[in-house]
Amino acid sequence: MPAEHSTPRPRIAVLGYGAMGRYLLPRLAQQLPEAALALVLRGPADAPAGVTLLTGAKALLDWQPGLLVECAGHGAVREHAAPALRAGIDVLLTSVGVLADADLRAQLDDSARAGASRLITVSGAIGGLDALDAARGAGLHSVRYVGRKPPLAWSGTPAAEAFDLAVLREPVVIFSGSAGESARAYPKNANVTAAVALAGMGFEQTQVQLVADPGITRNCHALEVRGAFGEFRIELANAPLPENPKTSWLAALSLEAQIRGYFGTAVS
Ligand SMILES: NC(=O)C1=CN([C@@H]2O[C@H](COP(=O)(O)OP(=O)(O)OC[C@H]3O[C@@H](n4cnc5c(N)ncnc54)[C@H](OP(=O)(O)O)[C@@H]3O)[C@@H](O)[C@H]2O)C=CC1
Ligand SMILES: O=C([O-])CC(=O)C(=O)O
Repeated sequence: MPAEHSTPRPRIAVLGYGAMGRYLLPRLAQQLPEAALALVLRGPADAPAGVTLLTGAKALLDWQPGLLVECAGHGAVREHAAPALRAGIDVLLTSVGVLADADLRAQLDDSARAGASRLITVSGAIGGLDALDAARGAGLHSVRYVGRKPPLAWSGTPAAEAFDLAVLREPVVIFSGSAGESARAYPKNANVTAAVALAGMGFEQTQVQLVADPGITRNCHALEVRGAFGEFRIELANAPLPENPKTSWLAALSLEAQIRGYFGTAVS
């Protein structure tokens, strides 16, 4: 009689329990009921029922997840991604902007090679990256991204030092420059610029403009691409997550969709 093979239970650790983590965890529990779920936090806290609480890097590595889902920010990526990859854990990155640091990118590539693991980035709050990636095969002439958010979504950023965001009456351009500069200067608001850079012309040649706009309530993203293939323009007007106006709901949905794809599960 042939030996019985049972599929091992997927083990997923979610790093960060802010706006995205709080949205994501119950959805994962619902959509992947067979998975063991853990939450990586910086300090002791109450974990949701059925979720293992892991505090710090050692606890994460000891728990041995197959997949680490990061939704915690650039600092958390710097702390956890390389050791996880080196330990053979695939890492799904939301804070893509941290990859504007070329040294870190190289370190993560090396770690993934050493651990035979994968670093996966989400499209997050933007779309059209598949078309951008395809178009670059024939050569790109220009990639321009414009991100507009309501003024208070830029609180705690360099824009808040330059402008009194609470009293803005007209849209103001708070940043013009490269994707690399924007991803470094706006780590909680411009991760999409890094995703665009990685799919297209890279961090230095991708042009970025960021706008604080008192006339909108959504996080708006526009991408204009020109190349030998022709040209396209895509625009999104994303509802923010209630717990964090900087973050689009679509970014959390993108993470969820990517996890479904990773495990080959259907939407439920
Ligand atoms: N690719 C994309 O399109 C987008 C990417 N993002 C990225 O996703 C990140 C998360 O977004 P969001 O959930 O809205 O942010 P929040 O600020 O709401 O939540 C982040 C959470 O992560 C926690 N955290 C920070 N560092 C660590 C760490 N080292 N270990 C464990 N937990 C940590 C924070 O804790 P504490 O509050 O104690 O600091 C906070 O609870 C953003 O910072 C941004 O980098 C966001 C939007 C779109
Ligand atoms: O969620 C968004 O609209 C975009 C965002 O914050 C980011 O790219 O970091």
